[in-house]
Amino acid sequence: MDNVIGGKFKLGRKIGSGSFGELYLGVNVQTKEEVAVKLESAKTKHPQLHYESKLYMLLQGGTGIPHLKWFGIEADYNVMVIDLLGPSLEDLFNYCNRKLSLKTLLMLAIS
Ligand SMILES: Nc1ncnc2c1ncn2[C@@H]1O[C@H](COP(=O)(O)OP(=O)(O)OP(=O)(O)O)[C@@H](O)[C@H]1O
Repeated sequence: MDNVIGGKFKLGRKIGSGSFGELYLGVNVQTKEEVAVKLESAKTKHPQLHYESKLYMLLQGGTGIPHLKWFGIEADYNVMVIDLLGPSLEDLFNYCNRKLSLKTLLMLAIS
């Protein structure tokens, strides 16, 4: 695939994968802003990414909801570009050797 998606987002390294798509780091070549790029094969029998992007549109403005920046088809992929979020709770848990202090645990429970 062309490494610049939608004429604007340069594809970087892989950062995750879900049940139907792969997540990549991306960068807006004009503003240098980092983004998350989700790719789904356009040949999949049961496409889901377009529905996910529609949900993001409906939820725009909600707390913790990433902003939908672009959706389209590039080469053989359905592509969704959204805000890059920080590490997941699972990532942070691994970072702490899968042990949390009582204080951290209570802070998480409160939040
Ligand atoms: N906007 C984002 N910013 C940074 N990392 C992300 C972002 N979205 C997803 N990720 C990473 O990519 C992984 C896969 O995300 P994805 O949304 O495809 O699947 P999931 O929510 O983990 O599972 P499922 O596909 O079953 O819903 C996540 O666990 C997370 O680590």
